[in-house]
Amino acid sequence: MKKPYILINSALTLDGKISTKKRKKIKISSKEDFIRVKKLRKRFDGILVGIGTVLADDPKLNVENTLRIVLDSRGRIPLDSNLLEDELPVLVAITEKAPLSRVKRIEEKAEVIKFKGSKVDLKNLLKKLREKGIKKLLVEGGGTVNWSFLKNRYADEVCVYISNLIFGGKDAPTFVDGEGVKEKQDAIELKLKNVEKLGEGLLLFWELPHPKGL
Ligand SMILES: NC(=O)C1=CN([C@@H]2O[C@H](COP(=O)(O)OP(=O)(O)OC[C@H]3O[C@@H](n4cnc5c(N)ncnc54)[C@H](O)[C@@H]3O)[C@@H](O)[C@H]2O)C=CC1
Ligand SMILES: Nc1nc(O)c(N)c(N[C@@H]2O[C@H](COP(=O)(O)O)[C@@H](O)[C@H]2O)n1
Repeated sequence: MKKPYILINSALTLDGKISTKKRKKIKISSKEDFIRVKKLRKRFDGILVGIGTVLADDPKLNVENTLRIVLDSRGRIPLDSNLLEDELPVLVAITEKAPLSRVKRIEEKAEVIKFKGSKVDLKNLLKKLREKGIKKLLVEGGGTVNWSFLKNRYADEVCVYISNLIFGGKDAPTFVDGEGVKEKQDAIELKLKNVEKLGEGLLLFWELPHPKGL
């Protein structure tokens, strides 16, 4: 079974942050980049975010004919979140760590898929998404989710908007958080495909040389 084609898209400050240490929803993209992202989303069958992003940003990701997917191990998605309040489809991927009472409430508003363990099993999730007809998946973070997709080499391409802002601060989330590699030899090495100037920032397109199948 082939996995969906996966693009990670993110907006970074010049120092690699994707928010400030307050982890609130913040516009890092320029208006030109937001226009680009709006168009980009329409080209994908699914858009995936982590629960950290839902709790911080309360995203809408409201694109017709696109499945919104949330990695939410413990079923923490707020029942009044934008994703659960509109009529567009949402899939919440949970694990056995999610309390049953929560799961039932979420199921009233979204499709729920349950996985074993404490983190959503990406390999199995990607298999299920492909079976559902998701051929192209856009991953929009946050940093923990980006790490999982990169560490496992599931991402095919990466697109980052580098803005003209600097946030600083060791506690501000970065484009890729998670555990990270210990040695340089374990680094995830990408191939630069294109660079564009956009507003006051730069748009960088990268390719992963050997994305992993399922
Ligand atoms: N500037 C930008 O383009 C973006 C910025 N953000 C920012 O990122 C921050 C949120 O990032 P994070 O806290 O890192 O949260 P996140 O959005 O990456 O979600 C991580 C959570 O997802 C759940 N999860 C379940 N299975 C998982 C798996 N297999 N792999 C990874 N995670 C799994 C876990 O509960 C984990 O803690 C917010 O401050 C938000 O504003 C988020 C998206 C885009
Ligand atoms: N491309 C981009 N630029 C930024 O500056 C951002 N803060 C984000 N955030 C991502 O977009 C989601 C919000 O989407 P809606 O506008 O609510 O549809 C947010 O959750 C992040 O995934 N992206």
